[in-house]
Amino acid sequence: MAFDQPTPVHAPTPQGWRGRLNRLVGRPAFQAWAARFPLTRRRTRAEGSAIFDLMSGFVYSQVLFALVELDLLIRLRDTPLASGDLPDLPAQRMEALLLAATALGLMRRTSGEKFQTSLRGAAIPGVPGLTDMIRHHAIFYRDMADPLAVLRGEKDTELAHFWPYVFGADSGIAPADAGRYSQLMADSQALVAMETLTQTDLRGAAKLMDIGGGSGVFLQHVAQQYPELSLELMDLPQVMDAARARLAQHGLGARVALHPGSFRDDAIPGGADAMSLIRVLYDHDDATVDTLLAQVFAALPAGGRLIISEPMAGGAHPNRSGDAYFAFYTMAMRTGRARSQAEIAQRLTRAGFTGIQTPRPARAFVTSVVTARKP
Ligand SMILES: CC(C)=CCC/C(C)=C/CC/C(C)=C/C=C/C(C)=C/C=C/C=C(C)/C=C/C=C(C)/C=C/C=C(C)/C=C/CC(C)(C)O
Ligand SMILES: C[S@@+](CC[C@H](N)C(=O)[O-])C[C@H]1O[C@@H](n2cnc3c(N)ncnc32)[C@H](O)[C@@H]1O
Repeated sequence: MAFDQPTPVHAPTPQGWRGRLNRLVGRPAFQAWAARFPLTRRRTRAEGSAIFDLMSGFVYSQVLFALVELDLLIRLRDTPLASGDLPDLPAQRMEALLLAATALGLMRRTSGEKFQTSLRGAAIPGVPGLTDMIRHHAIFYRDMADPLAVLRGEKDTELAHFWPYVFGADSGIAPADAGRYSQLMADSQALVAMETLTQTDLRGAAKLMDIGGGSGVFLQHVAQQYPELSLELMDLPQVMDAARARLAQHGLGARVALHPGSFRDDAIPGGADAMSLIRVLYDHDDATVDTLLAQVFAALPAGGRLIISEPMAGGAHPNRSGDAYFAFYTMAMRTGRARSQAEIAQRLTRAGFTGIQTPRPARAFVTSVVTARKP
């Protein structure tokens, strides 16, 4: 299957100096020359190494996956151990895993032939939700085993089943499934909330409605930073139990009003002068996004504000997290799309919003933000 590739189509003559240069660097003889010539040697080595990393990235990811599955980042955090001290695998195989992890900067080797988690490795379990995200990549990984099928949209992807809620309020999700999704979403929300709140300003707002607010983690963070703000959460009825439980557990049961409902079928309740859509738009197709933005516009009073925060594509400057990871992730989910700040700004303008701001993301792999006002 993988080997019967279509024959590449070459233009009879390359277009412009770029085309000529591309042809040149694609010639083995030029590569051999450039690897020796003093002025091109360094760049040639760097390109070779970058190409090797792209080619082997899936192996690196799986080394990280094995470390997380065996909990080695934590087990080797405080005290160095030798591979023979870790009975999970035959000593030689454990040594191989730990050497690979060392090569990837996740472990360090001590003088006594032992291994200890590196600073980078030690940070990973401390990033909220990251180890569970890495574990759930087993699903995404199986989908990505056939990237062309994902691109053609012809694969019944596993991710589409893992996040079944996106198919709408009438999809009959079992509460257990809704709970499983809510926990992973909630764990991974902490960084997004922190990043969003550093890039936005809710001073002067009286009431915030978080649409698609999940179990309320974003509102928990908002509540701390804005003690005077009234808070409301709208999400599908299936998610309400998880939201009620979390908010009560954090003493916010009375402060946050819950609105069960679907923004596909129900009107967004009015009364809030600020609304947020955190990691919501990228789950949905363009038509749903446009209808949702129009609904939000209608529900806000004049001067009301909207905050949108989610991982975004780079637009004119494609980035790895948005244009590679999240673009393929949402493609495998088969319902939405990672959009750029510029595209979201355009859709907001079409919906009637003004004062649109697209602050430069500090950590695009966590989230990017777009804010707007109703005139
Ligand atoms: C004091 C001395 C001597 C040294 C100290 C040196 C020092 C300061 C070292 C730094 C160590 C440190 C503190 C590191 C911190 C690192 C952090 C905070 C890293 C954070 C990384 C976050 C990552 C990689 C986040 C990834 C998020 C992902 C993959 C999210 C995926 C979300 C998905 C798939 C959501 C899907 C939802 C859906 C369904 C599409 O809607
Ligand atoms: C990716 S989650 C994000 C949750 C939360 N905002 C966060 O960032 O952790 C998307 C949320 O949108 C909600 N959602 C999906 N379709 C919806 C709909 N039609 N009406 C209301 N909420 C919906 C989901 O239930 C889910 O909680």
